[in-house]
Amino acid sequence: MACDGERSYGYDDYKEAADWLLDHIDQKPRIAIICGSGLGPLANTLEEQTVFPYEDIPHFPRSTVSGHAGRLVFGRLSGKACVCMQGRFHFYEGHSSSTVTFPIRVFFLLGVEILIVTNAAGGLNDKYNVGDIMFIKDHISMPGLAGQNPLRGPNDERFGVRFPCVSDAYDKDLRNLALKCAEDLGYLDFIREGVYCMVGGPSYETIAECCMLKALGADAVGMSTVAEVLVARHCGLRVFGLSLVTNKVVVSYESQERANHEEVLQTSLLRARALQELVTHLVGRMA
Ligand SMILES: O=P(O)(O)O[C@H]1O[C@H](CO)[C@@H](O)[C@H]1O
Ligand SMILES: Nc1nc2[nH]cnc2c(=O)[nH]1
Repeated sequence: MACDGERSYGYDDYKEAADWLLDHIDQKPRIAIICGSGLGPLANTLEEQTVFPYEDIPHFPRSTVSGHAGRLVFGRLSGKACVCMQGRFHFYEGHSSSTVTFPIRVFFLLGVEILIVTNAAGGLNDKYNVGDIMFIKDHISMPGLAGQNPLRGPNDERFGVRFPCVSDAYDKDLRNLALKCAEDLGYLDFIREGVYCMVGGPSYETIAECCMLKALGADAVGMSTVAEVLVARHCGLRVFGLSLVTNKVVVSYESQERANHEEVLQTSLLRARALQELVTHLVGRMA
């Protein structure tokens, strides 16, 4: 697919996609879930599924990354109407920030109120282990700090205000609820709470960059999520985010370890079940 780095969308594009979906589904979802790298199996647990390949939905972008199937799955999780993105979009694929976040505004127009974002990430925090699940309490956006904010450009008040506050981007009540679910499931040994740092990718970090991100206060690093969260908060969605620590970043010049996407997908498989249980319980306990 050609690089669409300059592509932007107007209100009518989001509306057209949302109206097309509303014509094809029985029930409006209140909760949207984005499945990170290798975390797509989460969507398979939905009951009474209706599935749309991205290419069938008007204006919807295409997935190009392995571990991102490229399907929108509607169905029920713990009895609640949900929509799952089995595959997300990244800047490093050549997409504009409008394309990366296109589905979020479509979800908003569908009536979604809560967004659950998941991702695969490299562990920066020394105390983290591969397989840990980090509840995201905050983020650092390296592209955002350099001007690549998805809300850059004319503001459409139908979605939100010009200057949104994001000091509460990750909903504390949802995080506390998720913590209770993790406790009930006996998962507390591998649950963490920390700061996710977004980088542009697609190359993984150099050793010097990892040391810098650690010093800045980041606990995990990845190449997604932040743009989706900013656009979701802009239009008033509540957000719960989690990172699966699929690998530990390399911080020593003596290390023989090398970050690679195969390891990321492998670790996702190992924790797929726990992650599914956690999200299913969380959705079930949402008011
Ligand atoms: O953030 P998700 O989509 O889970 O994927 C993460 O894993 C990939 C790198 O292995 C990158 O896409 C990174 O962002
Ligand atoms: N940038 C980045 N993204 C990841 N996704 C999964 N692991 C990593 C990592 O180590 N670095």
